Amino acid sequence: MNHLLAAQLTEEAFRPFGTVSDVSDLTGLLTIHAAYEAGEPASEPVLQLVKIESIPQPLTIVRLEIHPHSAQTFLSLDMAPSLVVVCEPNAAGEPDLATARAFIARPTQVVTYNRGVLHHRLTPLKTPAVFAMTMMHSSDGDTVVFDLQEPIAVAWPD
Ligand SMILES: NC(=O)N[C@@H](O)C(=O)O
Ligand code: NI
Repeated sequence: MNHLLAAQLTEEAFRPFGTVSDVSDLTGLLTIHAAYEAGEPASEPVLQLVKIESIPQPLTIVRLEIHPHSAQTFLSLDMAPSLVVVCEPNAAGEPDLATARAFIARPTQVVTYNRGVLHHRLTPLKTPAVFAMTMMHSSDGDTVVFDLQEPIAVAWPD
């Protein structure tokens, strides 16, 4: 079993994987240009509301996913923090677990995964929780899932 200790999410640390827009220090308007970065097959803007009733404890990561054609953004609607797990691909395009990183996103942090970034599905740390998700939908398969050869146990500081 691999182990990961989650760190507080920062714009800088997440930059290789996407963008973090913190509304706690927002003044006026912020346009998240990266939110709809998409390739040819992704042509339909989607805004989904998703309610997650509970997450399994202890938290173990057994699969990661990518959206090959579109960036993906999550916005907490009821002040739930969430776990963000990302990693780089190896030469074969599969998760390189040596590069896996775990972060805790504050509810005021809007997280946008760049197109094609390996990530764990939305994982609130307080449930039930409601999030908005937006991306460009493509009818020829938005999501490629990778089952991990070895699960990752994730912990976070109290
Ligand atoms: N709603 C949805 O598709 N979610 C996943 O892609 C995810 O990253 O949670
Ligand atoms: Ni996703």
